[in-house]
Amino acid sequence: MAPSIDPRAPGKFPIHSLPTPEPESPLRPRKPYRFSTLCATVENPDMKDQYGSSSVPIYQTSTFKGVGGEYDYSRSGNPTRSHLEHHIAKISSAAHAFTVSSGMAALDVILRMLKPGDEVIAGDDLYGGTNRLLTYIRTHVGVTIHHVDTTNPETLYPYINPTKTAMVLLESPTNPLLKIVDLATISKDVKERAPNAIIVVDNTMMSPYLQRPLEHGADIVYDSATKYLSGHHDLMAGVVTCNRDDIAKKLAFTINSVGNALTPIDAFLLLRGIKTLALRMDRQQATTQMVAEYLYTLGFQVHYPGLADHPGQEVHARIADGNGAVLSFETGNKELSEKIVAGTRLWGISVSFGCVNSLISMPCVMSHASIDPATRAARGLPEDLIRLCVGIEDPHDLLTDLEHALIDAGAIVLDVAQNKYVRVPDSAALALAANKLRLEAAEDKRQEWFISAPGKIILFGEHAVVHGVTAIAASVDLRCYGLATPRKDGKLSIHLMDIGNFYHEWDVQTLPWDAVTPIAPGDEHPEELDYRLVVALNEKALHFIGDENKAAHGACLAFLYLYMILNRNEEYPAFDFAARSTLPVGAGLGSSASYSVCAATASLLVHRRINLPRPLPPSSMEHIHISHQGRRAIAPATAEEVNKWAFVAEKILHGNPSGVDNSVAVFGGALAYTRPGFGKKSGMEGIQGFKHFNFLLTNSKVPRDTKKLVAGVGAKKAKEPELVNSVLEAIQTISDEARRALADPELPRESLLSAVSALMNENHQHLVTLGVSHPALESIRRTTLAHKLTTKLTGAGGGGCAVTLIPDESCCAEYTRLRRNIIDSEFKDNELQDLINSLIREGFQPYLTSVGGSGLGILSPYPEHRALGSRSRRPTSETLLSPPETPTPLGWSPNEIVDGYEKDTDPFPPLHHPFVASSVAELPDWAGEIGRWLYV
Ligand SMILES: Nc1ncnc2c1ncn2[C@@H]1O[C@H](COP(=O)(O)OP(=O)(O)O)[C@@H](O)[C@H]1O
Ligand SMILES: C[C@@](O)(CCOP(=O)(O)O)CC(=O)O
Repeated sequence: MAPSIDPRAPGKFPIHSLPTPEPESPLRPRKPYRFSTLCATVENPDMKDQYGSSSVPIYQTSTFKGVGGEYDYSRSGNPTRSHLEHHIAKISSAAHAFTVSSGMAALDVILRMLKPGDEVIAGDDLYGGTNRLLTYIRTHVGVTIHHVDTTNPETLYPYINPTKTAMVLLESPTNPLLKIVDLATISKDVKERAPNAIIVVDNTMMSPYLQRPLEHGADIVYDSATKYLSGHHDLMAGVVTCNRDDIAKKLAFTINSVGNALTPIDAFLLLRGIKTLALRMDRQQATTQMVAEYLYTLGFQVHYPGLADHPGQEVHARIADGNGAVLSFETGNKELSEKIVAGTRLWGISVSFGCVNSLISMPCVMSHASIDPATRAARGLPEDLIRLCVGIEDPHDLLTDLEHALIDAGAIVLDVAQNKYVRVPDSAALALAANKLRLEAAEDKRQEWFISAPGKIILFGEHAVVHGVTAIAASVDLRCYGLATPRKDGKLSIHLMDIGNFYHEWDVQTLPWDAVTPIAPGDEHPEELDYRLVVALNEKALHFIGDENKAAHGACLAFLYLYMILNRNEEYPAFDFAARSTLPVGAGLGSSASYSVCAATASLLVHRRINLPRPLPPSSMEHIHISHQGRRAIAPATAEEVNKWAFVAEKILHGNPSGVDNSVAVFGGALAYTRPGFGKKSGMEGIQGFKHFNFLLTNSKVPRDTKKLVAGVGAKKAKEPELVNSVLEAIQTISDEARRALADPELPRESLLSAVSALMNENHQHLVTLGVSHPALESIRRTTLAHKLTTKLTGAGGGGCAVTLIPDESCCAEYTRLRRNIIDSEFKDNELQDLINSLIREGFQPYLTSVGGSGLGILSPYPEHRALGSRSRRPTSETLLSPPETPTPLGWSPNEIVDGYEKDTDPFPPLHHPFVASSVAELPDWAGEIGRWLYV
């Protein structure tokens, strides 16, 4: 299927051509040279070799002597490179060609044409490295990137802005799903709507042999020449071609300025590789067709434009001259795919493609691993996908090797009756496929989401953790609950039941959307908050909240910020977000983090950026490890995504949070947490022993402001660095010591308790030195000391809560009884009861809590997990020492929201009314009974 380029065809005359000799006589006409002739014939009439060498020499020199010559410095120009660029322009229908150090360098040179404020439209099935570079220019250059499904030209229309759209980045077929993009139609459509936009095409998958996008309206084409153009995986190179002189001038300027032009020796190697491009591709492509048909016949889901049922076949045939040598296929099961990949011998496990040797890879764990799992899922990239890049080996050897790997992995077996290999039906794979369909159906139906996340206590390391010291913290059994209920009236509303029953609604369209730089699924939020959006929200959406209501202001700002920045494809889902908590707000138990986690999860769910996998049916259980009877159903990647965004909300509420609170609220349990960015090992590590401690938490009821306290310690550190640094070092030693003691199975319980108690005392003293204690906290310490118990402040201090260690030997059983029952006369002689009574008498509010329980929970959205008829549960018992009741909303009827709910499509009545109407005491039990909760 060798394409022919007629260099003399009207309107197509490339500047760099290899003219076909004039016919000797009209009777013996000459046909224009075909592609493989052009490839093999390196000839530049303007650069004749002085000795007539048949191969282009390597001018391995950095400088050239003399003044005024054609070459002076190899960064700006080198004869070997000139030969190469002339040759590439010739085979690409291009007037100009440039060669640089890699494919990514080629993209970088192109992206440097952008300036702040420009908008770029790019595909959503991109190579991980392209995605990474685009994210960089979004965050560092201020360019907006819209990721869209480019397989349908109409999807681009809403994103084309006549003045702002500066570039459209396309690739066809896409990698690794081999989706076809109509380069010709999109180029034409974009030019009509935004005449100045530059159409850029990544042509690596096809090479100029199979596709020349400049002929279809593209302005710039780039290739990773490391792939097919070189063909031997022995060099890295990038190629950029174009026809427009203005663009060529800019590209040449950048390449010369940054100095990333291809070296002479690599230019030589690439030139040599190109000579065999057509020959290699013909062989590779023919074998690929065989492999694709083989896998297709076995019943795998195969992605290759050469297959009759490929959806883009027609478009592809119009714009390309062949189907290429990359295909991908799905097995339905990631583990099975891993086995197949590991089982091949001839196919090398490697990233990249285009080499004469065949390669096999799993994009999700290799070439596309830099795109995070949630985005991969959102972009429909199957985790089990295997990519095959076919080389020039004997096709039979390749097929035999692949077949062996499929047999060894258990993917195919010999059907004796038919005497041929057939695919093994995999129940887990089938269940997963069915699950995918159900999830898509569930996504279409807008539903209510009920979320909860725990508060925390920090036992060691608060404040110090902000400055890179390890903190030891655990979840508590007091939680924040968030409920997102869809609305049909285009409004977004927030109801903060613990913040004076605050309620407000906004018309979604009137929010300051022009101030948003949307963040594509999977992209990172920039380190700094987007202050343009913060200011716009404060001025246009939150101006009515007075200074006296900081709590509502912070909570609304965090919620709206996430809602707007996470919005995608201009969907603007309308819903009500109601939040309420069994945690005391602002008392140092991480109410802000648990609220942030609920708000972030709600936005991620309604914007469909995270999914909940349906627990598998019992028949497929044996294939998949399920812990906690399926309660642990929220995938780690989903939890990490929530944690990232909850941290953004925490930044809004806290200024400079360490991240420990939101991490505990998402992951639950007990953990040692070290903030990244301080040049030492960071991250989280679970701590088992912590669970077995009993604590009494006492709220001093003195209000304080975490943001101010954290900033205060920061200011002290700047003023008295020696003092504060020595305190930070001492706290690090305390945390290390505590970690060692908690992990030591040999340490007798009594010694452990006294060690923890001594370390708590010490840590408290350091917090006093940092200036974050308060007379009320010292008074709680004195009261508990009278009972020989150790107490330290927990959280930000300045008021808030203190934590008291309760030795288990003496009062474990009683502790349990006390947690279950309201304090009554039965226990009044008991020491713990006495302590509680004294604290209450002094005006404090004690809580008995257990630590180390579940993190983020989401009520299962699947009907089989919902309990019917338990909506109007009456309170059965009063809960010990709950925060005060929240009054029913005034001047607002919850039915306004419920009326907008899509009653006919959901078999369950909305949770909204019982959620806002139940008392805070009955909330946890009610929530627990309405269905199955899925946890991290
Ligand atoms: N249940 C809730 N509803 C709404 N906002 C909340 C809730 N809990 C916490 N917040 C937000 O978090 C702030 C409290 O943060 P902070 O002072 O750090 O307290 P904590 O120590 O409990 O985390 C509140 O002012 C409010 O903005
Ligand atoms: C003081 C600090 O260490 C913990 C804050 O706890 P709280 O806001 O008091 O719950 C701050 C942080 O880690 O971000």
